[in-house]
Amino acid sequence: MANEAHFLSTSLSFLSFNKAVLPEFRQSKGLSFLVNSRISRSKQTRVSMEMRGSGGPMTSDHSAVKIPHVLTVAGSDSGAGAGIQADLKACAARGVYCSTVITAVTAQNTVGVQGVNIVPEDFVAEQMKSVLSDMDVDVVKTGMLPSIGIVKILHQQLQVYPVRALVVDPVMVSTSGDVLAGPSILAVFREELLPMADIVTPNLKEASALLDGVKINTVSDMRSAAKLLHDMGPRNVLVKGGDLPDSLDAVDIFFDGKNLYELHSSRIKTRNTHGTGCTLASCIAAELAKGSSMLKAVKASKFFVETALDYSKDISIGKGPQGPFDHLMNLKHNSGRQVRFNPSDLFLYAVTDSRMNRKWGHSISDAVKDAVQGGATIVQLREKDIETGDFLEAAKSCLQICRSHGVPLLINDRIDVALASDADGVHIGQSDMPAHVARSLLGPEKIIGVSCKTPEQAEQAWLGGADYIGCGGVYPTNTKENNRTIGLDGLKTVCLASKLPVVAIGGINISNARAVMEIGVPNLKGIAVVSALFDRECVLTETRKLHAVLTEATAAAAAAAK
Ligand SMILES: Cc1ncc(COP(=O)(O)OP(=O)(O)O)c(N)n1
Ligand SMILES: Cc1ncsc1CCOP(=O)(O)O
Ligand SMILES: [Mg+2]
Repeated sequence: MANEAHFLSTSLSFLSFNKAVLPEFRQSKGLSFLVNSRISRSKQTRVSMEMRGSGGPMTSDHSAVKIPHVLTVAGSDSGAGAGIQADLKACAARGVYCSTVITAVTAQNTVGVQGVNIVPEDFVAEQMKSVLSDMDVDVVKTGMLPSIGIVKILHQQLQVYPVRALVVDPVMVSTSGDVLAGPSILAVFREELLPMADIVTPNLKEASALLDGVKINTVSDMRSAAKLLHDMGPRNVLVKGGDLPDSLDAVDIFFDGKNLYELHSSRIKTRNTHGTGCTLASCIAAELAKGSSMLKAVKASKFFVETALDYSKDISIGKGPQGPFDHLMNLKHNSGRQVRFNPSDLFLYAVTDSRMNRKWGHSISDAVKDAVQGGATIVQLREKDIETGDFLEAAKSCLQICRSHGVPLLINDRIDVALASDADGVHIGQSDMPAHVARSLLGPEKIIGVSCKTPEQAEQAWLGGADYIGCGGVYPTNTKENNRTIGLDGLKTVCLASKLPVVAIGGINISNARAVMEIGVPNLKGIAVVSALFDRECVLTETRKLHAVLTEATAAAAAAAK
């Protein structure tokens, strides 16, 4: 407590901060930084004056292309796994420009944090003003905000230079357990920072600290915490469950003030998790800067982190317990392809059918709206008997519905309709054009699914650049004529033969969905259904029921795997 009061009263004093928060830190490092910071500051002032004197302000070029821009206000990590360095890499990986305001310089590696120097508050303000007054910043993301004064500066600057969104990662403790912002910061976080935020992304410890030490040990506790944090003013809350005990998946809770979403991704077994929180928040900021909805930004970011961890799980940097990961894995592993597709979106895959919609008097867009509201995680428009113009109109209106729920929309067979509507991708069959031709037409970012009944077809799909396989018919179906049934064995054979994620299709409904999910292969990610959702009077109710069955089946499978 004495240390805490000391920290408060001397937030500008490097030496006192180091004593209070990081007792093991050597004072001489603080002194050398103080001197350097003054030198660089006077140089900086001279440079700006020279620029002003040599030709006046640059005029803007109206033909110039605007690049989405994130400003990160955070601390530097000398090990470059977290902080400003992670933010720069995350934004680069997501194709977004990133400027930086450095709030503190940490001496840090894979063992832990050896020292912290807070940048003087007036110089934090100066950096912020330099960037915000000149560059067209779309989104501000905050990380380490180590003093009350720095939070207040951020507040003031955002009044003067408003941006489209503020993403707050309420950094308090590093992955190694070192304190990066003391408890004295909590009041200003609650009173000034959270009410400004469009999203706040605490981990379990941070959520607990913001909520006066409330215990968060289960997913149900996370749900309550998300609601309580939302009451403090942020528009959206993402409580990250990475540290949740006894959890096979990485479960996060997203709350937008209306709906609670439980977002699952695979828990990657690796020591290289240092910087995941900074990366996730920067990635959300980058996606928002590109124009995504909040839910879509969160889902894309979670998937990006999961993929980066998976690619980096075996790399070895440093000798400590927690290593950095490779943000730019795309450059090496994916020939520059942006990772857009999240295999967990295949969980409940709704495939429309115009004949069924007509039978029940549903419009395509009403049917799709009910399906996504009921929990469908991806939608395919499979409209075999409508005019091209009507298909395009339907695709555009369904795209709006799906985007507002963060659910991808695919078009069956018709690459032209997918391109014209800017849908998220296509599903193609064995009698359509080959996957590699579709890929060259659609470019690297669109999702491509391919129907496969055999390991050979699955191999072709993989080589052609497909993102997933639709495998079936698993059971006999009336929806698709002359479709050979391959059974659960055929499904398992294709899954085992391929690296791609697989969705099962054909005659699947509430009574057999569990048996499908229980075949026990990790790349079977979900079921695709037509009649079980759309050949029904109430699409919303049927989707909810099927979603509940799938959730139960996956929980049971996870428990059995323990
Ligand atoms: C997810 C999914 N899997 C398989 C199919 C079938 O596609 P295809 O073989 O091209 O047959 P049609 O659907 O076009 O009749 C699918 N549509 N979706
Ligand atoms: C499109 C398709 N492809 C393989 S089976 C099938 C039809 C699935 O429809 P249902 O879910 O009604 O059996
Ligand atoms: Mg087809």
